[in-house]
Amino acid sequence: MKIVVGSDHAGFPMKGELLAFLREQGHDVIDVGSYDPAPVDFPDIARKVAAAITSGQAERGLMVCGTGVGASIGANKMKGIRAAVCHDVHSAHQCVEHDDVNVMCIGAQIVGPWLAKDLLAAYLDAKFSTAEEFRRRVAKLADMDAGR
Ligand SMILES: O=C(CO)[C@H](O)[C@H](O)[C@H](O)COP(=O)(O)O
Repeated sequence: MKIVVGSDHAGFPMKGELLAFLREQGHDVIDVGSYDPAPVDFPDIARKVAAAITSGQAERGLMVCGTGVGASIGANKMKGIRAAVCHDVHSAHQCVEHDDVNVMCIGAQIVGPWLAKDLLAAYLDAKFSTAEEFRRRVAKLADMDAGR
């Protein structure tokens, strides 16, 4: 799968581990930074992650910041993005199956690298359900997105 990955300074070390994990799994990865531990503002990275998805360069996105919270707020400000912080494996797959999430956000100060890899595997393995209620709800989200 084509995956875009971004982090701020707080997520930078974990991003490196997750990039290696994704490549080991055979995914095609776009790294939009940050590229060093210097402080960087998560909204700037969220814009790049979102642009890769909305342009069709990537199918799914991953963002890592300190808590995952800023990353998810930033990504959700961008049209076409449904971002969620996931720190448990159930949410990591259900967010795709029910809500068609296209950017998962992880907090490097909240979870360790092993759980982060399990979250990522669950997220990437999941597919959006064909059930009518989930399609209807995501269509309503798209209407809300189009109307702002
Ligand atoms: O978690 C974050 C935003 O939700 C960020 O990654 C930062 O860790 C947080 O904002 C703290 O900022 P700082 O510049 O690292 O002190």
